[in-house]
Amino acid sequence: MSLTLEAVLAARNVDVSLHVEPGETVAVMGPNGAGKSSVVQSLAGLLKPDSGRAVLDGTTLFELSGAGPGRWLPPHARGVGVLAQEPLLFPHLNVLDNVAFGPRSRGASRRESREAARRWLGEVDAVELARRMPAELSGGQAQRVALARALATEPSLLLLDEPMAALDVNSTPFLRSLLKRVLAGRRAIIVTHDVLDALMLADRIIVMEGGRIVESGPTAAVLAHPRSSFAASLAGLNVLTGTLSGTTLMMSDGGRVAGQPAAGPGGTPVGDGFAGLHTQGLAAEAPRAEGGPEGMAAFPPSAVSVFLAPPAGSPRNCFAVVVDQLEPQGGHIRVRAGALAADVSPAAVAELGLAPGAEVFFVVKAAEVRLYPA
Ligand SMILES: Nc1ncnc2c1ncn2[C@@H]1O[C@H](COP(=O)(O)OP(=O)(O)OP(=O)(O)O)[C@@H](O)[C@H]1O
Repeated sequence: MSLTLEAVLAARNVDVSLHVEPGETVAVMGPNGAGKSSVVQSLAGLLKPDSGRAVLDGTTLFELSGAGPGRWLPPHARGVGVLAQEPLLFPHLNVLDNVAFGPRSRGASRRESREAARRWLGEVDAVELARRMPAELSGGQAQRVALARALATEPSLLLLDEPMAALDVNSTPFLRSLLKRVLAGRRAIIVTHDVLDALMLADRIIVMEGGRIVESGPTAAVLAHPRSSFAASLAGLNVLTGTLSGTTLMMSDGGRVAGQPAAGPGGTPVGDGFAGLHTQGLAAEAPRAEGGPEGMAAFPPSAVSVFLAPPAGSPRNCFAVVVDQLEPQGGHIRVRAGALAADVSPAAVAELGLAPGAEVFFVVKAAEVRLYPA
């Protein structure tokens, strides 16, 4: 019981082979034109590879050799649900009937399919939208309904192709935490440009470059030790995990990190000071503390100052660390210490006498730290 895909699309220079277990969520990342959408569309039945084979839990989705017609299951017969950038709801059906469409076309009665639709709308916190028409929904609401519609077919595989790319920044955190809940224990492939999505939603990351898979592994591990240039470009964001309590993340080692809640379900986003961060990023995973909702604190290395002694009476976050290594990065030096990284000027490195083994303090203001529900 697993998903296997081998596909060659010559005109797009795509040649991939991948495997996804039941219950596993995989994030696919890579630069523009790397072939991420081609992979998803081949699995969805929207794009026919030149050759290859895909098998989902024993069902052959396609088997193409280049010679002869091969086998090709149409999209609706694949047991695959798709959530794209745009919600693509049927404009003439209300929300309930949009979601009921899948079960209905699979043979459920009108009553059964509407009951199922109500249940799935509940899963995405959208029951109150049931009677609205798609034109009466915000972008975020429409995307939640589209997610319910995809789930209502009870797919063996859920494909999400940049599901948050078309949303305004205020709707993104809500959908992200909803996806976190919905994707838990579900087999899914999510294409994303945002490393936070990979960290929060996926068990594993696949990095594509030039139509090939160049790297794959647990997200935090790939980001901590990137081998591809793309993963290296993501590496840098400091991410700590723990449990959330208001504006504080409690880590399992007793440490506390004060920050700004990015948003939660029903919460108020605190603007977009974080935009662009996802193009940096070092992943650092701390064990989780008990109690409270799970969460993450994220901040860029550029927000971290390095001190030889803890700043007295400062309300800022302070981490006692031992420097592992120094790496030149552009015009600054990245100081790595355990799971954390700080970017400082070459002059500061000299002034502080930074070298591997130095015991120093990494300090970051609460205003620079974004807290996310995990
Ligand atoms: N409709 C098309 N016809 C022909 N070639 C295409 C088509 N769409 C994409 N390509 C090419 O196929 C390759 C893979 O594109 P694909 O859209 O799968 O990449 P991607 O990783 O999803 O990119 P992005 O992040 O920009 O969406 C690229 O070289 C692209 O130019």
